[in-house]
Amino acid sequence: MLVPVPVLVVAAALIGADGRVCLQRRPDEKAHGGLWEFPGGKVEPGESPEGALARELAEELGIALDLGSLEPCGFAADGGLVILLYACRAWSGEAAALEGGAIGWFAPDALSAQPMPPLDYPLASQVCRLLSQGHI
Ligand SMILES: Nc1nc2c([nH]c(=O)n2[C@@H]2O[C@H](COP(=O)(O)OP(=O)(O)OP(=O)(O)O)[C@@H](O)[C@H]2O)c(=O)[nH]1
Repeated sequence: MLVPVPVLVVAAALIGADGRVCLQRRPDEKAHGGLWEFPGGKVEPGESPEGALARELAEELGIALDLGSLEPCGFAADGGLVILLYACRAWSGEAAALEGGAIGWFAPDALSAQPMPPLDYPLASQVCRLLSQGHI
């Protein structure tokens, strides 16, 4: 059976100097409104995943990622969506919620206590595990 090509989404687990991780709360009026997720968005035609991530984080948070510091961290998928998650410890600028919503910085083991879209729970567990193992 043929199925539609899934939408590709890229997202970042930004890890601050104090070890906390950034989540972004989606504006209420959007799909998944009010839920916390990793900043990022859809890869547009002609973009690389890393290029799309850099664009999204510049637009949403006003920061410039150091692309060399991105670590592939995990993926999650359902029928229509594939999310690639990268860990990142290096960027310039101060992250702020520029497109509505809010951002918060959470201890790794508190990430999955936030209300999230379903695909984000396994991603948050993966971030937590890789951080505890010193891999990211
Ligand atoms: N950035 C991001 N998106 C996620 C995560 N988890 C998850 O289910 N998504 C979903 O993946 C899609 C990301 O697309 P987007 O952020 O570019 O879409 P949007 O609805 O804000 O904007 P749009 O107006 O371009 O459609 C959204 O449906 C979002 O809820 C996540 O951790 N990070």
